[in-house]
Amino acid sequence: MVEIDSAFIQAVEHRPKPHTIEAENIPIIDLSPLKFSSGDDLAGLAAEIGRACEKWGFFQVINHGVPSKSREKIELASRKFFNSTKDEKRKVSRNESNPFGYYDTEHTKNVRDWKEVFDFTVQVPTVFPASHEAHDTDLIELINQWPHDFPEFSLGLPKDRLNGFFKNQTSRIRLNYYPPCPAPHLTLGVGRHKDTGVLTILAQDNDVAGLEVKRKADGEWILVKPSPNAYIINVGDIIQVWSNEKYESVEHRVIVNSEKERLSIPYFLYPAHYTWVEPLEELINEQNPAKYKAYNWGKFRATRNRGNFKKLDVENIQISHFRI
Ligand SMILES: O=C(O)CCC(=O)C(=O)O
Ligand SMILES: [Fe+2]
Repeated sequence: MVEIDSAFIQAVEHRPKPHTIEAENIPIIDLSPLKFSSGDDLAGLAAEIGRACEKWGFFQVINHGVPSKSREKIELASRKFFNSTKDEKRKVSRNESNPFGYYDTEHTKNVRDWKEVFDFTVQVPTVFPASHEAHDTDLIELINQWPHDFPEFSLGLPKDRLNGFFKNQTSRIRLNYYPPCPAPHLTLGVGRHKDTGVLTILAQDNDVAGLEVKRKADGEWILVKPSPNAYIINVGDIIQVWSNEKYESVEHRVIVNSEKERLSIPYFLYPAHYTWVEPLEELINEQNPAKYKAYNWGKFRATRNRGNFKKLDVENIQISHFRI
């Protein structure tokens, strides 16, 4: 019997099943029409995406135009970083005031995840609330921490080159690393959760499966088979609120295994911190009244960051807390 730290052990009802369901895969959507047509011609593609969002809240895109070389480069750099020494990685550790950099003790729903991550922001600097307290209006600038001697972690472009494209967004990219685990039946790489942002674009490991999506129809956990070079897109909580629940964010989790390490790279699309997230005006009326009160994105995330950073006695903040 292997011994692992009890902080990692999931409650019995949340542990992975001995057999995962692999029969049906989430929809794969071909984006090549984007290259050849515009406007009305794209109605078919938009409808296909709409159906996938309603039925699954998860889909994969192919023929997306992202060069496979770019993906290979970030994967190689990611593997090299996670395989460097703990000392090296801890030099760029996250701390209580800066959520960016390396850390290996994330908790999802207050159970420790079997993984290591490296987070970096997309816009430099990202302006963010200094604390989770509602009355505290102080803002701080969050900056990236880059490991030394890792030229792969920079683009070699002027640092403000991309700023104009993303006005004040707080989007971030995470490198997830799931080491082999001696007790994969007791633990999860990431506990069941929904992504809090607008949407997530995920490059999952081409070889090692692990992501499971909760099928809306019957609540079964479905393993998403890797489709090399595809990106998985999933609806986040903000789309659920903006769309007043036409599109729902979907619960997912990551199982680990005893033999192989696994990598994944999500891009979390987040708005500016001062955004008040609420159902879009055009989508609500007397028959379909707003299902959510407005909440402040920056304060929501700052509260969540705190809960992910250390095990707390209270439940993590969720959009359900703003449900009318
Ligand atoms: O590793 C994966 O495939 C998914 C990770 C995930 O859900 C997350 O980081 O939010
Ligand atoms: Fe996620």
